Amino acid sequence: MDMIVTPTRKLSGEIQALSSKNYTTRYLLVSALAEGTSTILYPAHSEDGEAMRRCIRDLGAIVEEDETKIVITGFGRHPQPAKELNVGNAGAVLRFVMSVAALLPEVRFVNAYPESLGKRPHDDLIVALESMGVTIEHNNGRLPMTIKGGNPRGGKIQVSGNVSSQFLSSLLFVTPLLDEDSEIEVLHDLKSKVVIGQTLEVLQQAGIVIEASDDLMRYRIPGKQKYKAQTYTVQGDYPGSAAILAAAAVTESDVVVHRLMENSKQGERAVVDVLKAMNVPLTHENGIVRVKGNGKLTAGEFDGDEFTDGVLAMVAAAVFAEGTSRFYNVENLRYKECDRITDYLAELRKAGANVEEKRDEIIVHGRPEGVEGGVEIDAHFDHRVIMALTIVGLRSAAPIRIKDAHHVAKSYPIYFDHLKALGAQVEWTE
Ligand SMILES: O=C(O)C1=C[C@@H](OP(=O)(O)O)[C@@H](O)[C@H](O)C1
Ligand SMILES: C=C(OP(=O)(O)O)C(=O)O
Repeated sequence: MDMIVTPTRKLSGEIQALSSKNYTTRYLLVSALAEGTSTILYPAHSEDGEAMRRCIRDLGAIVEEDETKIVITGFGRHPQPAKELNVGNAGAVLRFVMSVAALLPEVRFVNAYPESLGKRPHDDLIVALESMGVTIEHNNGRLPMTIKGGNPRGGKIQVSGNVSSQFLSSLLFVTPLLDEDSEIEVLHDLKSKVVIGQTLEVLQQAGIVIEASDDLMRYRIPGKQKYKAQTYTVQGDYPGSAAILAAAAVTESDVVVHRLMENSKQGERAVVDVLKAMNVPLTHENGIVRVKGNGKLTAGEFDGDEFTDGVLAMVAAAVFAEGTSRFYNVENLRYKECDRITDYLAELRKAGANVEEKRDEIIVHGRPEGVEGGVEIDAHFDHRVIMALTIVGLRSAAPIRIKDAHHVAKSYPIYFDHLKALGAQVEWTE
Protein backbone atom coordinates (compact mmCIF):
# COMPACT_ATOMS: atom_id res chain seq x y z
CA MET A 1 0.00 0.00 0.00
CA ASP A 2 1.21 3.51 -0.83
CA MET A 3 0.52 6.69 1.08
CA ILE A 4 -0.24 10.04 -0.52
CA VAL A 5 0.84 12.89 1.74
CA THR A 6 -0.73 16.18 0.70
CA PRO A 7 0.77 19.42 2.05
CA THR A 8 -1.07 20.46 5.21
CA ARG A 9 -0.52 23.84 6.85
CA LYS A 10 -2.21 23.29 10.19
CA LEU A 11 -2.35 20.43 12.68
CA SER A 12 -4.29 20.42 15.92
CA GLY A 13 -5.69 18.02 18.47
CA GLU A 14 -4.73 15.52 21.16
CA ILE A 15 -3.50 11.95 20.92
CA GLN A 16 -2.36 9.25 23.30
CA ALA A 17 1.18 8.15 22.48
CA LEU A 18 1.27 4.54 21.36
CA SER A 19 2.92 2.08 23.77
CA SER A 20 6.68 1.68 23.77
CA LYS A 21 8.09 -0.90 21.38
CA ASN A 22 11.30 -1.40 23.34
CA TYR A 23 9.55 -1.96 26.67
CA THR A 24 6.99 -4.29 25.08
CA THR A 25 9.66 -6.56 23.57
CA ARG A 26 11.56 -6.62 26.87
CA TYR A 27 8.54 -7.32 29.09
CA LEU A 28 7.42 -10.12 26.78
CA LEU A 29 10.87 -11.67 26.95
CA VAL A 30 11.34 -11.48 30.74
CA SER A 31 7.79 -12.81 31.23
CA ALA A 32 8.69 -15.81 29.06
CA LEU A 33 11.90 -16.33 31.02
CA ALA A 34 9.93 -16.45 34.31
CA GLU A 35 8.23 -19.64 35.45
CA GLY A 36 4.96 -18.17 36.75
CA THR A 37 2.29 -16.01 35.15
CA SER A 38 3.05 -12.37 34.30
CA THR A 39 0.73 -9.63 33.03
CA ILE A 40 1.75 -6.84 30.64
CA LEU A 41 -0.61 -3.87 30.66
CA TYR A 42 -0.91 -1.68 27.54
CA PRO A 43 1.50 -3.67 25.33
CA ALA A 44 2.40 -2.16 21.95
CA HIS A 45 0.38 -3.58 19.07
CA SER A 46 2.84 -3.60 16.21
CA GLU A 47 4.62 -6.07 13.96
CA ASP A 48 7.69 -6.13 16.21
CA GLY A 49 5.58 -6.80 19.30
CA GLU A 50 3.81 -9.56 17.38
CA ALA A 51 7.19 -11.03 16.35
CA MET A 52 8.28 -11.36 19.97
CA ARG A 53 4.89 -12.86 20.94
CA ARG A 54 5.22 -15.41 18.14
CA CYS A 55 8.75 -16.39 19.17
CA ILE A 56 8.04 -16.84 22.87
CA ARG A 57 4.88 -18.82 22.02
CA ASP A 58 6.89 -21.06 19.70
CA LEU A 59 9.39 -21.54 22.53
CA GLY A 60 6.67 -22.73 24.90
CA ALA A 61 5.21 -19.67 26.63
CA ILE A 62 1.43 -19.56 27.00
CA VAL A 63 0.26 -16.18 25.74
CA GLU A 64 -3.30 -14.92 26.19
CA GLU A 65 -4.32 -11.41 25.27
CA ASP A 66 -7.15 -8.92 25.00
CA GLU A 67 -7.21 -5.24 23.97
CA THR A 68 -5.38 -3.88 27.02
CA LYS A 69 -3.22 -6.70 28.37
CA ILE A 70 -1.22 -9.84 27.68
CA VAL A 71 -1.01 -12.66 30.23
CA ILE A 72 2.02 -14.89 29.85
CA THR A 73 2.97 -18.12 31.56
CA GLY A 74 6.68 -18.46 30.98
CA PHE A 75 9.05 -21.37 30.34
CA GLY A 76 11.80 -20.14 32.65
CA ARG A 77 15.21 -21.68 31.96
CA HIS A 78 13.63 -24.37 29.76
CA PRO A 79 12.25 -23.21 26.41
CA GLN A 80 10.57 -26.01 24.43
CA PRO A 81 12.35 -27.12 21.26
CA ALA A 82 11.27 -25.00 18.30
CA LYS A 83 12.53 -26.01 14.90
CA GLU A 84 12.16 -22.65 13.23
CA LEU A 85 11.61 -19.10 14.46
CA ASN A 86 10.41 -16.13 12.40
CA VAL A 87 11.28 -12.72 13.85
CA GLY A 88 9.77 -10.76 10.96
CA ASN A 89 11.82 -7.60 10.44
CA ALA A 90 12.58 -7.02 14.13
CA GLY A 91 16.28 -6.62 14.89
CA ALA A 92 15.90 -6.41 18.66
CA VAL A 93 13.66 -9.50 18.72
CA LEU A 94 16.14 -11.52 16.67
CA ARG A 95 19.13 -10.49 18.73
CA PHE A 96 17.39 -11.05 22.11
CA VAL A 97 15.95 -14.43 21.08
CA MET A 98 19.29 -15.66 19.67
CA SER A 99 20.60 -15.98 23.24
CA VAL A 100 17.44 -17.78 24.39
CA ALA A 101 17.80 -20.15 21.42
CA ALA A 102 21.30 -20.92 22.69
CA LEU A 103 19.60 -22.82 25.56
CA LEU A 104 18.29 -25.37 22.99
CA PRO A 105 20.07 -28.05 20.93
CA GLU A 106 19.07 -26.58 17.55
CA VAL A 107 16.95 -23.65 16.37
CA ARG A 108 16.83 -22.14 12.90
CA PHE A 109 15.98 -18.47 12.30
CA VAL A 110 14.42 -17.87 8.88
CA ASN A 111 15.17 -14.92 6.63
CA ALA A 112 11.73 -13.31 6.18
CA TYR A 113 13.00 -9.86 5.07
CA PRO A 114 16.05 -10.48 2.84
CA GLU A 115 16.11 -6.81 1.76
CA SER A 116 16.03 -5.39 5.29
CA LEU A 117 16.81 -7.48 8.42
CA GLY A 118 18.41 -10.00 6.05
CA LYS A 119 21.17 -7.46 5.34
CA ARG A 120 21.92 -6.56 8.99
CA PRO A 121 25.06 -7.98 10.64
CA HIS A 122 24.99 -10.04 13.84
CA ASP A 123 28.66 -11.07 13.93
CA ASP A 124 29.44 -9.48 17.30
CA LEU A 125 26.77 -11.55 19.06
CA ILE A 126 27.68 -14.67 17.08
CA VAL A 127 31.31 -14.35 18.24
CA ALA A 128 30.24 -13.85 21.87
CA LEU A 129 27.86 -16.84 21.84
CA GLU A 130 30.53 -19.01 20.18
CA SER A 131 32.93 -18.12 23.00
CA MET A 132 30.27 -19.52 25.36
CA GLY A 133 30.37 -22.91 23.59
CA VAL A 134 27.45 -22.36 21.20
CA THR A 135 27.77 -23.38 17.54
CA ILE A 136 26.20 -21.08 14.96
CA GLU A 137 25.77 -21.66 11.23
CA HIS A 138 25.13 -18.36 9.47
CA ASN A 139 25.27 -16.55 6.18
CA ASN A 140 28.29 -14.28 6.64
CA GLY A 141 26.99 -13.04 10.00
CA ARG A 142 23.47 -12.65 8.63
CA LEU A 143 20.18 -14.61 8.40
CA PRO A 144 19.30 -17.39 7.88
CA MET A 145 21.04 -18.82 10.92
CA THR A 146 21.01 -22.05 12.91
CA ILE A 147 21.96 -21.93 16.57
CA LYS A 148 23.14 -25.16 18.22
CA GLY A 149 23.41 -24.69 21.96
CA GLY A 150 22.17 -26.51 25.02
CA ASN A 151 24.07 -25.42 28.06
CA PRO A 152 26.12 -22.29 27.29
CA ARG A 153 29.10 -21.47 29.52
CA GLY A 154 29.17 -18.31 31.61
CA GLY A 155 32.51 -17.01 32.84
CA LYS A 156 34.33 -14.21 31.06
CA ILE A 157 32.45 -12.98 28.00
CA GLN A 158 33.45 -10.17 25.67
CA VAL A 159 31.14 -8.45 23.20
CA SER A 160 31.68 -5.53 20.87
CA GLY A 161 29.29 -2.60 21.26
CA ASN A 162 30.41 -0.87 18.07
CA VAL A 163 27.44 -1.78 15.88
CA SER A 164 24.50 -2.31 18.22
CA SER A 165 23.62 -2.30 21.91
CA GLN A 166 21.21 -5.17 21.26
CA PHE A 167 24.03 -7.74 21.40
CA LEU A 168 24.90 -6.74 24.96
CA SER A 169 21.22 -6.60 25.98
CA SER A 170 20.80 -10.12 24.61
CA LEU A 171 23.65 -11.46 26.77
CA LEU A 172 22.33 -9.60 29.83
CA PHE A 173 18.97 -11.39 29.44
CA VAL A 174 20.42 -14.93 29.24
CA THR A 175 23.48 -14.93 31.52
CA PRO A 176 21.46 -14.80 34.80
CA LEU A 177 19.99 -18.20 33.86
CA LEU A 178 23.34 -19.95 33.32
CA ASP A 179 24.89 -22.36 35.83
CA GLU A 180 28.06 -20.28 36.18
CA ASP A 181 28.47 -16.65 37.17
CA SER A 182 29.42 -14.37 34.26
CA GLU A 183 31.47 -11.26 33.69
CA ILE A 184 30.72 -9.31 30.53
CA GLU A 185 33.18 -6.82 29.11
CA VAL A 186 32.08 -4.51 26.29
CA LEU A 187 34.80 -4.00 23.69
CA HIS A 188 35.26 -0.82 21.65
CA ASP A 189 32.56 1.78 21.96
CA LEU A 190 29.01 1.09 23.16
CA LYS A 191 26.53 2.57 20.68
CA SER A 192 22.96 3.39 21.75
CA LYS A 193 24.24 3.16 25.32
CA VAL A 194 21.08 4.72 26.78
CA VAL A 195 19.04 1.73 25.62
CA ILE A 196 21.03 -0.48 28.02
CA GLY A 197 19.44 1.57 30.82
CA GLN A 198 16.06 0.20 29.69
CA THR A 199 17.39 -3.37 29.70
CA LEU A 200 18.80 -2.98 33.23
CA GLU A 201 15.58 -1.36 34.46
CA VAL A 202 13.46 -4.25 33.13
CA LEU A 203 15.87 -6.89 34.50
CA GLN A 204 15.66 -5.27 37.91
CA GLN A 205 11.85 -5.20 37.74
CA ALA A 206 12.00 -8.93 36.93
CA GLY A 207 14.00 -9.57 40.11
CA ILE A 208 17.37 -10.14 38.41
CA VAL A 209 20.57 -8.94 40.09
CA ILE A 210 23.30 -7.48 37.90
CA GLU A 211 26.23 -5.31 38.91
CA ALA A 212 27.03 -2.76 36.20
CA SER A 213 30.00 -0.38 36.09
CA ASP A 214 29.11 3.33 35.91
CA ASP A 215 30.21 3.57 32.27
CA LEU A 216 28.10 0.47 31.39
CA MET A 217 31.15 -1.29 29.91
CA ARG A 218 31.51 -4.09 32.55
CA TYR A 219 28.99 -6.35 34.26
CA ARG A 220 28.98 -9.07 36.94
CA ILE A 221 26.04 -11.43 36.68
CA PRO A 222 25.48 -14.18 39.26
CA GLY A 223 24.30 -17.44 37.60
CA LYS A 224 21.37 -19.72 38.57
CA GLN A 225 18.99 -16.78 39.01
CA LYS A 226 15.26 -16.99 38.41
CA TYR A 227 13.09 -14.38 36.70
CA LYS A 228 10.08 -13.43 38.85
CA ALA A 229 6.61 -13.35 37.32
CA GLN A 230 5.28 -9.78 37.64
CA THR A 231 2.77 -7.25 36.40
CA TYR A 232 4.34 -4.70 34.06
CA THR A 233 2.87 -1.47 32.64
CA VAL A 234 4.21 -0.28 29.29
CA GLN A 235 4.88 3.46 29.05
CA GLY A 236 4.33 5.68 25.98
CA ASP A 237 6.74 5.44 23.05
CA TYR A 238 9.12 8.35 22.43
CA PRO A 239 10.63 7.22 19.08
CA GLY A 240 7.21 7.03 17.38
CA SER A 241 5.98 10.19 19.09
CA ALA A 242 9.12 11.99 17.89
CA ALA A 243 7.64 11.89 14.39
CA ILE A 244 4.31 13.36 15.55
CA LEU A 245 6.13 16.10 17.48
CA ALA A 246 8.31 16.90 14.45
CA ALA A 247 5.19 17.09 12.23
CA ALA A 248 3.72 19.59 14.71
CA ALA A 249 7.00 21.53 14.73
CA VAL A 250 7.10 22.09 10.95
CA THR A 251 3.44 23.21 10.70
CA GLU A 252 1.23 25.79 12.37
CA SER A 253 -0.05 23.63 15.15
CA ASP A 254 -1.47 23.03 18.56
CA VAL A 255 -0.75 19.36 19.17
CA VAL A 256 -0.88 17.54 22.48
CA VAL A 257 0.66 14.08 23.04
CA HIS A 258 -0.18 12.27 26.28
CA ARG A 259 1.70 9.40 28.02
CA LEU A 260 5.25 10.73 27.55
CA MET A 261 6.89 10.41 30.99
CA GLU A 262 9.46 13.12 31.77
CA ASN A 263 11.67 10.68 33.70
CA SER A 264 11.58 7.89 31.11
CA LYS A 265 14.79 5.98 30.42
CA GLN A 266 14.09 6.10 26.67
CA GLY A 267 16.93 8.04 25.07
CA GLU A 268 14.51 9.47 22.52
CA ARG A 269 13.01 11.53 25.36
CA ALA A 270 15.79 13.91 24.25
CA VAL A 271 13.81 14.86 21.13
CA VAL A 272 11.81 17.25 23.31
CA ASP A 273 15.06 19.08 24.14
CA VAL A 274 16.20 18.88 20.51
CA LEU A 275 13.01 20.61 19.34
CA LYS A 276 13.33 23.16 22.14
CA ALA A 277 16.91 23.86 21.04
CA MET A 278 15.52 24.43 17.54
CA ASN A 279 13.25 27.09 19.10
CA VAL A 280 10.03 25.13 18.65
CA PRO A 281 7.44 26.45 21.14
CA LEU A 282 6.56 23.53 23.40
CA THR A 283 5.91 22.47 26.99
CA HIS A 284 6.42 19.13 28.72
CA GLU A 285 4.59 18.63 32.03
CA ASN A 286 2.88 15.73 33.77
CA GLY A 287 3.63 13.35 30.91
CA ILE A 288 2.08 15.69 28.34
CA VAL A 289 3.98 17.33 25.49
CA ARG A 290 2.23 20.28 23.83
CA VAL A 291 3.68 21.78 20.65
CA LYS A 292 2.34 25.12 19.45
CA GLY A 293 4.25 25.20 16.20
CA ASN A 294 4.64 28.28 14.05
CA GLY A 295 6.60 26.45 11.36
CA LYS A 296 9.77 28.33 12.28
CA LEU A 297 12.82 26.36 13.41
CA THR A 298 16.47 27.19 14.01
CA ALA A 299 19.31 24.79 13.09
CA GLY A 300 21.37 23.03 15.75
CA GLU A 301 24.12 20.42 16.38
CA PHE A 302 23.18 17.20 18.13
CA ASP A 303 24.75 13.91 19.27
CA GLY A 304 22.30 11.56 17.55
CA ASP A 305 23.49 8.48 19.46
CA GLU A 306 21.57 9.78 22.46
CA PHE A 307 18.23 9.49 20.63
CA THR A 308 18.99 6.92 17.94
CA ASP A 309 15.41 6.06 16.87
CA GLY A 310 14.41 9.74 16.91
CA VAL A 311 17.16 11.02 14.60
CA LEU A 312 15.28 10.63 11.31
CA ALA A 313 12.29 12.63 12.57
CA MET A 314 14.59 15.38 13.90
CA VAL A 315 16.46 15.50 10.58
CA ALA A 316 13.10 15.90 8.82
CA ALA A 317 12.32 18.86 11.09
CA ALA A 318 15.78 20.33 10.41
CA VAL A 319 15.02 20.26 6.65
CA PHE A 320 12.84 23.36 7.32
CA ALA A 321 15.11 25.12 9.83
CA GLU A 322 16.97 28.36 9.30
CA GLY A 323 20.68 27.46 8.99
CA THR A 324 22.74 24.26 8.86
CA SER A 325 22.12 21.41 11.32
CA ARG A 326 24.51 18.59 12.13
CA PHE A 327 23.59 15.21 13.61
CA TYR A 328 26.86 13.52 14.60
CA ASN A 329 27.85 10.14 16.10
CA VAL A 330 25.20 8.34 14.05
CA GLU A 331 27.20 5.72 12.12
CA ASN A 332 25.14 2.86 13.52
CA LEU A 333 22.09 4.23 11.67
CA ARG A 334 23.69 2.49 8.69
CA TYR A 335 22.91 -0.94 10.23
CA LYS A 336 19.19 -0.53 10.76
CA GLU A 337 16.17 -1.49 8.60
CA CYS A 338 18.01 0.26 5.76
CA ASP A 339 21.13 2.42 5.62
CA ARG A 340 19.47 5.31 7.43
CA ILE A 341 22.15 7.70 6.22
CA THR A 342 22.68 6.98 2.49
CA ASP A 343 19.20 5.55 1.73
CA TYR A 344 17.33 8.11 3.83
CA LEU A 345 19.20 11.11 2.43
CA ALA A 346 18.58 9.86 -1.13
CA GLU A 347 14.83 10.04 -0.45
CA LEU A 348 15.09 13.43 1.25
CA ARG A 349 16.98 14.79 -1.76
CA LYS A 350 14.28 13.50 -4.12
CA ALA A 351 11.76 15.60 -2.15
CA GLY A 352 13.99 18.67 -2.50
CA ALA A 353 15.99 18.74 0.75
CA ASN A 354 19.58 19.93 0.80
CA VAL A 355 21.47 17.27 2.79
CA GLU A 356 24.99 15.83 2.97
CA GLU A 357 26.45 12.75 4.56
CA LYS A 358 29.68 11.74 6.21
CA ARG A 359 30.47 8.25 7.46
CA ASP A 360 28.92 9.08 10.84
CA GLU A 361 27.09 12.38 10.27
CA ILE A 362 24.03 13.86 8.65
CA ILE A 363 24.28 17.53 7.65
CA VAL A 364 21.12 19.46 6.75
CA HIS A 365 21.15 22.85 5.04
CA GLY A 366 17.72 24.07 6.04
CA ARG A 367 15.14 25.37 3.57
CA PRO A 368 12.64 27.42 5.61
CA GLU A 369 10.82 28.28 2.37
CA GLY A 370 9.84 24.58 2.02
CA VAL A 371 10.71 21.88 -0.52
CA GLU A 372 9.21 20.97 -3.91
CA GLY A 373 7.85 17.46 -3.22
CA GLY A 374 5.84 15.98 -6.10
CA VAL A 375 7.88 12.75 -6.09
CA GLU A 376 7.64 9.05 -5.33
CA ILE A 377 9.52 7.88 -2.26
CA ASP A 378 11.01 4.42 -1.73
CA ALA A 379 10.33 3.33 1.87
CA HIS A 380 13.32 0.94 1.95
CA PHE A 381 11.22 -1.32 4.26
CA ASP A 382 11.87 1.24 6.99
CA HIS A 383 9.09 2.50 9.26
CA ARG A 384 11.20 5.46 10.41
CA VAL A 385 11.94 6.55 6.80
CA ILE A 386 8.18 6.41 6.14
CA MET A 387 7.36 8.51 9.21
CA ALA A 388 10.10 11.04 8.45
CA LEU A 389 9.24 11.53 4.77
CA THR A 390 5.62 12.09 5.80
CA ILE A 391 6.79 15.06 7.88
CA VAL A 392 8.59 16.44 4.82
CA GLY A 393 5.49 15.87 2.66
CA LEU A 394 3.35 17.96 4.99
CA ARG A 395 5.53 20.96 4.17
CA SER A 396 6.17 20.29 0.45
CA ALA A 397 4.78 22.37 -2.42
CA ALA A 398 3.24 19.29 -4.10
CA PRO A 399 2.04 15.95 -2.62
CA ILE A 400 4.47 13.05 -2.26
CA ARG A 401 3.70 9.37 -2.65
CA ILE A 402 5.42 6.99 -0.24
CA LYS A 403 5.62 3.53 -1.78
CA ASP A 404 4.96 0.56 0.52
CA ALA A 405 4.14 2.82 3.44
CA HIS A 406 2.38 -0.13 5.15
CA HIS A 407 5.81 -1.03 6.60
CA VAL A 408 5.08 1.72 9.14
CA ALA A 409 3.30 -1.09 11.03
CA LYS A 410 6.67 -2.42 12.21
CA SER A 411 6.41 -0.02 15.14
CA TYR A 412 3.46 2.38 14.62
CA PRO A 413 0.51 0.85 12.73
CA ILE A 414 -1.76 3.80 13.62
CA TYR A 415 0.72 6.55 12.70
CA PHE A 416 -1.38 7.79 9.78
CA ASP A 417 -4.62 7.49 11.79
CA HIS A 418 -3.06 9.70 14.44
CA LEU A 419 -1.88 12.24 11.86
CA LYS A 420 -5.30 12.22 10.21
CA ALA A 421 -6.96 12.85 13.58
CA LEU A 422 -4.69 15.91 13.87
CA GLY A 423 -5.87 17.17 10.48
CA ALA A 424 -3.12 15.92 8.16
CA GLN A 425 -4.13 15.11 4.59
CA VAL A 426 -2.89 11.55 4.28
CA GLU A 427 -4.60 8.88 2.13
CA TRP A 428 -3.84 5.21 1.48
CA THR A 429 -3.83 4.10 -2.11
CA GLU A 430 -3.08 0.79 -3.87
O1 LIG B 1 17.35 -2.67 22.41
C1 LIG B 1 16.45 -2.22 21.71
O2 LIG B 1 15.24 -2.53 21.92
C2 LIG B 1 16.77 -1.30 20.60
C3 LIG B 1 18.02 -0.78 20.47
C4 LIG B 1 18.42 0.18 19.43
O3 LIG B 1 19.22 -0.49 18.48
P1 LIG B 1 20.85 -0.38 18.40
O4 LIG B 1 21.39 -0.73 19.71
O5 LIG B 1 21.19 -1.38 17.33
O6 LIG B 1 21.16 1.04 18.00
C5 LIG B 1 17.20 0.75 18.72
O7 LIG B 1 17.59 1.39 17.54
C6 LIG B 1 16.18 -0.30 18.40
O8 LIG B 1 15.05 0.25 17.80
C7 LIG B 1 15.70 -1.00 19.64
C1 LIG C 1 16.06 -0.04 14.50
C2 LIG C 1 14.86 -0.30 14.96
O1 LIG C 1 14.44 -1.53 15.40
P1 LIG C 1 15.19 -2.94 15.42
O2 LIG C 1 16.66 -2.73 15.53
O3 LIG C 1 14.63 -3.64 16.62
O4 LIG C 1 14.80 -3.64 14.15
C3 LIG C 1 13.84 0.77 15.08
O5 LIG C 1 12.77 0.53 15.68
O6 LIG C 1 14.04 1.90 14.59
